[in-house]
Amino acid sequence: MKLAMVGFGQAGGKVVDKFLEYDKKHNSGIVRAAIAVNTAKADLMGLEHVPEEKRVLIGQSRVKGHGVGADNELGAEVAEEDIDEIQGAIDSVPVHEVDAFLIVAGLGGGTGSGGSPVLAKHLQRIYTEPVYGLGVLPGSDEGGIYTLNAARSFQTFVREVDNLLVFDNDAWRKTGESVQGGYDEINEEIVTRFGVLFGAGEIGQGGEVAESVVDSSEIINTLAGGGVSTIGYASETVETSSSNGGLLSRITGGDDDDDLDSAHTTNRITSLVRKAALGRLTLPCEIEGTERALLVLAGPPRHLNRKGIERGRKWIEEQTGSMEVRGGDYPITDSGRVASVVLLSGVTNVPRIKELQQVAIEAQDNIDDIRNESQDNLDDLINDDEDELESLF
Ligand SMILES: Nc1nc2c(ncn2[C@@H]2O[C@H](COP(=O)(O)OP(=O)(O)OP(=O)(O)O)[C@@H](O)[C@H]2O)c(=O)[nH]1
Repeated sequence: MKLAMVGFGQAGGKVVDKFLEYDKKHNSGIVRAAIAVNTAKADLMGLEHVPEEKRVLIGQSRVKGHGVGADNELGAEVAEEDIDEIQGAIDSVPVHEVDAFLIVAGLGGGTGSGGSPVLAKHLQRIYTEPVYGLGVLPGSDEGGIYTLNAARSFQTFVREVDNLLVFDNDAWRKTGESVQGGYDEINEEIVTRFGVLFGAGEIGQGGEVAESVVDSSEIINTLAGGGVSTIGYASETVETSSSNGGLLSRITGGDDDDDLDSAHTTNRITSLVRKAALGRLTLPCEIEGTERALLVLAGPPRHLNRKGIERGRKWIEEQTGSMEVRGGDYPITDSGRVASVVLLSGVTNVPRIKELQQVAIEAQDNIDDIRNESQDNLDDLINDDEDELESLF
C-alpha cells in the first residue's frame, strides 16, 4: 500500500523519519511521499530522512520557530493560518499514485495534537483518497496538560479521519521507566507493526506473488467505516533455506516430509495469530466486539500456508464476534522470521479511551489550574529550546 505520510509535530516527524528508514532497509515501497510539519525549527532540523524541501515550518509569525509549547489550541490556529504552506508541500506529491494519506502525530503536545485534525479536514475536502491518522497517546506520567490535549485532540481527530490508528505510549513504557527514555525502541515498534501491515500487497519486482494476496483494497476495506484501530504483532525466527518450495509445490502438496512440515507450519501460524491478538496491542483493548479485522502473515513463502491463515482467520472471527475478518499472506523471501500482524478496526471496549473521555469532561471544570501549571512548564521549555537553538546556529 502506497502512502503519502505527513508527520505533524515532533513525535509525528520522528515516526515518519523512521518509516523512511524502514522503507529503505526493507525496500517495502510504502512511503510514496513524506512531509514533516512543525512549529519548532529545531525539531525539523533534527530529522534525518525527510528531504529538506519537504520540511514545513508553520506559525513563524506567531511563535518564531520555537514550537507552541503544548498549547494545542494555538497549534490548531497556526495550522489553519498556514494551511497553504502545508498544501504547497503536498502539491508536489503524485497523489494519483498513493492509496491513502497517513497523518502521524503525538496527541499530547501542541503542534501535532492541534494541527492534525485541521489538516485531516483539509485533505478530506480536497482529495478522494482515504485519510488515516496515526495518533500517539501520551504516557500517564507526562502531566495533566498532555492528557487533556490528547483527550481533546482524540475526539476531533477521530471525527476528521477515515480511521484513527492508535499507539499508546503508556502501554509501552518499561516498568519504572519514563516514556521519554525509550522513544527509539517505541518508534521501532510502531514502524515494524505498521510497516508489515502497509507493506502487505506491495510486492516489489522479482518478489513472490502471495498465495492469498493481501492488497491495498483489503486494508482500505478493513479500515473503512471509521472508528479506532489497534494492531497486534508476534513473530518467530525460522530457519532460512534455499530449497524454497514456491507457489506450485504449496498448491500441489508434496510427500510425507512436506505433510509434516505443513502441519508444523500451520501450527506455528495459528499460535502466532493468537499471540498477536492476545498480546500487547498498540492500543490495549478487549478484542471482543471489534467490527472488522485483517490478518497478515509475513515471512518466507515456505513457512506460510493457506490452511494456517484460514484457521487463524476463523479463530479471530470467534474471538471478536466479527463477520468481517480478512486474511492473507505477505511473502518476504529473504526474511529470517515469520510475523503475524492483526489489525483490529472499529474497537469499542478501550479502557484508555474511556479514561481520556472522563478527563476531558472533568477538565472543563479546572482548565485554568491546568493551564497555569503548564505555563510554568512552558516557560522552562522555551528557555531550554532557545538555548538549544543558539547552540545550533
Ligand atoms: N512514540 C513517540 N512519542 C513521542 C515521541 N516524541 C514525543 N512523543 C510523545 O508526543 C507527545 C508530545 O508531542 P510532540 O510531538 O513532542 O509535540 P508537538 O506536536 O511537537 O508540539 P509542541 O512541542 O507542543 O509544539 C508526548 O505525549 C510524548 O510522549 C517519539 O519520538 N515517539
